[in-house]
Amino acid sequence: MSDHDSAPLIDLSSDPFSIFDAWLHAAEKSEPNDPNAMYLATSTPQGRPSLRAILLKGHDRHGFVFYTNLESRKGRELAENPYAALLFHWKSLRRQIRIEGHVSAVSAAEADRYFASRRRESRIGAIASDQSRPLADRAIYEKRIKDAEALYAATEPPRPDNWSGFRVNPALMEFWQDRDFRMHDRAVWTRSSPQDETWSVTRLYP
Ligand SMILES: Cc1cc2nc3c(=O)[nH]c(=O)nc-3n(C[C@H](O)[C@H](O)[C@H](O)COP(=O)(O)O)c2cc1C
Ligand SMILES: Cc1ncc(COP(=O)(O)O)c(C=O)c1O
Repeated sequence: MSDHDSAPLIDLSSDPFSIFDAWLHAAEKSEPNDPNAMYLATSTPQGRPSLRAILLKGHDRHGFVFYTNLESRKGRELAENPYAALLFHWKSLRRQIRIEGHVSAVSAAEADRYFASRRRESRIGAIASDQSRPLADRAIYEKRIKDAEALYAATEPPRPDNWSGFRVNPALMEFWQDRDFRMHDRAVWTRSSPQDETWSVTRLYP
């Protein structure tokens, strides 16, 4: 029996947000790079999925927050269909968490606060980037970066109107812990409405 196999099974009497906190905390202690990295799935109006990595920048009982360009592919897809799936996978911990739910915009004040906390260079980069749109030549982006640096040489670079955050309010949270021979431990929490404080929980076959 390996270490992760001797770990206790996921406790179905737990609150899913508490398990999330405990697993993220464990990842923060052991993952060398971006323990807050997750994958975000959105879909096109035709129902075709699209997927990319992003960083979790806040979470509480209201949901899971990330920041991006609103006119990026993901931003445009979320404007059309405000539902998303998130996936955390911590390879060395052999754990996975799936989250699904409705997506809403964070407030302007929340986005301003987060934007102001970023490194100046990252703020300039965001101002200069038409994220996900064609770039004919890298030199064009570099020129836009220089121009933004000059424009904001004496002031704080402001958050662009098209750069903000989204909050995924979970209707589903599934926890997966590897066990030997693919005999994994899975448990899923669901609720019918995002305001509902009561979750249904069930174990799933691996
Ligand atoms: C580990 C990692 C974290 C990332 N975090 C973000 C993020 O928080 N926000 C963001 O806009 N892009 C982030 N990116 C870049 C996205 O994966 C993606 O390339 C970009 O957002 C454009 O995606 P889209 O064209 O689907 O909108 C990250 C990439 C990696 C590999
Ligand atoms: C384009 C882009 N925007 C935003 C982020 C979020 O991270 P941070 O706000 O720490 O730069 C990332 C992280 O990789 C990113 O690549």
